[in-house]
Amino acid sequence: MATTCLVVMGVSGSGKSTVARLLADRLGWPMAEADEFHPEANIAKMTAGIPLTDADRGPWLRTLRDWISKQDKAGQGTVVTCSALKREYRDVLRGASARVHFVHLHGTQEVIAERLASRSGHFMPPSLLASQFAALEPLGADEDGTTVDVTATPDRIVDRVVAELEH
Ligand SMILES: Nc1ncnc2c1ncn2[C@@H]1O[C@H](COP(=O)(O)OP(=O)(O)OP(=O)(O)O)[C@@H](O)[C@H]1O
Ligand SMILES: O=C(O)[C@H](O)[C@@H](O)[C@H](O)[C@H](O)CO
Repeated sequence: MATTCLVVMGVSGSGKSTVARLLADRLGWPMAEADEFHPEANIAKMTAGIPLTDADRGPWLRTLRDWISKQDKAGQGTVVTCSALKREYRDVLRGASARVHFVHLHGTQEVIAERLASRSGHFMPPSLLASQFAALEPLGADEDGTTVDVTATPDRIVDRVVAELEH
């Protein structure tokens, strides 16, 4: 039987790393940060304040998909952080052998901009936030996923996702 991969998605600063860490600890599953799968060129681009294109994101998403499948083949459920902004990007991840369930951390640009402004030591410049929102396509009703509001505490968000999984 296929394992489950929870992909914690959303724009930069929506809380993906924070929530995914807690979820992975709660479930006892390994976690992967999609940022660690980006080629150097993508990180350099974002650091320079240039948004990634579909072509930049294609190979990155496929590498991540293959990691999810490899874990699944070993019988291992996973938690992954990935912006997964567009449906076509999520389609790539859905190509993994696991059941891929998305958790969209949804918040207004205002709330997330405030969080980015007070975060330090991260390569992603707050100036890219508008381009992240421009690219974002929220989950469709037909997509396997849960949308949660980022104004809840990380613990509450995790409670909600775990409850959803047990359904
Ligand atoms: N639910 C929350 N409530 C309040 N603050 C939060 C919440 N989740 C995350 N934060 C804070 O918001 C900031 C952004 O969170 P985090 O780095 O986890 O986001 P991210 O989506 O992983 O970002 P990126 O995609 O840029 O790596 C951090 O300073 C984090 O501590
Ligand atoms: O698709 C993208 O544009 C990227 O994945 C970005 O979203 C960042 O890598 C991530 O959010 C870290 O700040």
